[in-house]
Amino acid sequence: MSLNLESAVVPKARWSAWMKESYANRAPPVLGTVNIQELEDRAREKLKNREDAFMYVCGSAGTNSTTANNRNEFQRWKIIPRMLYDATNRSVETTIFGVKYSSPLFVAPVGVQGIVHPDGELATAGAAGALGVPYIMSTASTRSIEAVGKANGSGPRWYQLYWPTSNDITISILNRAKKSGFTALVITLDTMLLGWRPHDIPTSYLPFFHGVGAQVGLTDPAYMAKFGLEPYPEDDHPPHPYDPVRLEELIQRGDKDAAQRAMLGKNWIGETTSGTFRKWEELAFLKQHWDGPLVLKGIMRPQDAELAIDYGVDGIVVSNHGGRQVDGCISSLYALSQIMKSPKVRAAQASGKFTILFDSGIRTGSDIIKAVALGAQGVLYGRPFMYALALKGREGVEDQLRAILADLEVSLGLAGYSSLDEIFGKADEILVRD
Ligand SMILES: Cc1cc2nc3c(=O)[nH]c(=O)nc-3n(C[C@H](O)[C@H](O)[C@H](O)COP(=O)(O)O)c2cc1C
Ligand SMILES: O=C(O)C(=O)c1ccccc1
Repeated sequence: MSLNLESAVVPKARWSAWMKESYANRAPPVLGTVNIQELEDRAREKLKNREDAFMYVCGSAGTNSTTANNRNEFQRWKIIPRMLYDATNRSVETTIFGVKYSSPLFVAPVGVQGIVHPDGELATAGAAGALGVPYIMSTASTRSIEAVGKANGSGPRWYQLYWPTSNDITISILNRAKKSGFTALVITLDTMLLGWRPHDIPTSYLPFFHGVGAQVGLTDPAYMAKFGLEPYPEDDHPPHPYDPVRLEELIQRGDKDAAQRAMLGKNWIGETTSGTFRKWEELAFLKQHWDGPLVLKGIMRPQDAELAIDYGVDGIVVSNHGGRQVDGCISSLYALSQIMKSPKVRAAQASGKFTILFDSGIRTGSDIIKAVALGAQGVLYGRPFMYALALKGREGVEDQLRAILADLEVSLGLAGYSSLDEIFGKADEILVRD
């Protein structure tokens, strides 16, 4: 038998190819690490002159207890591998709303990406698009809907709505998202107020107040009409997202555009995340103005998941917003396990009419396996991609997404499974909790 060196490095499965190539070519990942703690430490170091921006991303509500709970619950659940099952040809493909994706991973809607890297959302949407990982765009983006849609190219994309107080602005945003190729709408329910975040209070750091994270508003005709202004062009972005002090200086010096951006930014937070508490009945309005699937993000209780079914929405994201909203909250993974105990939820999911996604605390491939075994069809990934963005822009994000997906595919195979279908909803067989 001849030794075929070529085949030793040619992968059978798609995502782990990245790892094998990296070994074969002795080329470390562009981030220099696949270790999440190291990634966070390096991002902190890189942003050392912008501790406020780093803390905005990394930080959580109150005493960080919810974020700690999120991780603890993942530690408590453990995978039990099985042996002598063929997992040579592995796939982590997943079908959601009738679309087949090459993995269950989504880029979570994370606002103000421009505070960690000047390319902001263009870099992350570009990276996700290149890999076919669905990108969920935040209403608090530092780039317009149109610009993010273009950067994402032919990649799959969903739009996350912070529900504006004014209906005409909501309708305008939904129309723009449809036109720019966003296919599903994610309505975030847990941020009718921003959480109590002690680390941001001494520095009074809130990006919106510096005109940062309001590009969806600044480029929106309905929002700008309220001030008798024309919308900014679709490629607009905050001129100094790294340096809010500079904006203040410009305002002091009488710079009209700077003053206008600050004013529009402050009003945008009022329009989107400042105190409008909605009710279940009001979802009908969004259904009326959106053609595609509607997903509620921030569901933590079985009763709320059941109400979501009653109100005819297409799916939920079980999430506590990465622990950034309610301190002392149950972990998101525990919430998922409880929600999946509801016979009504299980029946709706099995019928294909109700999709269950998950986020808050996903860091590794094993975490994805645990969430899928507990009943999640897809998972959203938050802070880690922001650290990768801070370090290396688009290239860094691509690297980081590939890394977690390679980890998933390898860990799935080693656990004795070749597809996610084999583990989906099978927590009783595959996992144990202590
Ligand atoms: C800096 C930052 C900004 C966020 N902005 C939004 C947002 O605009 N809309 C939203 O629905 N969720 C937002 N989230 C929450 C994420 O979508 C997601 O729920 C959370 O980050 C998942 O937890 P993880 O960071 O532990 O992965 C944000 C999270 C972070 C860290
Ligand atoms: O900080 C957040 O968690 C968040 O959701 C948000 C909300 C408004 C603007 C930027 C981020």
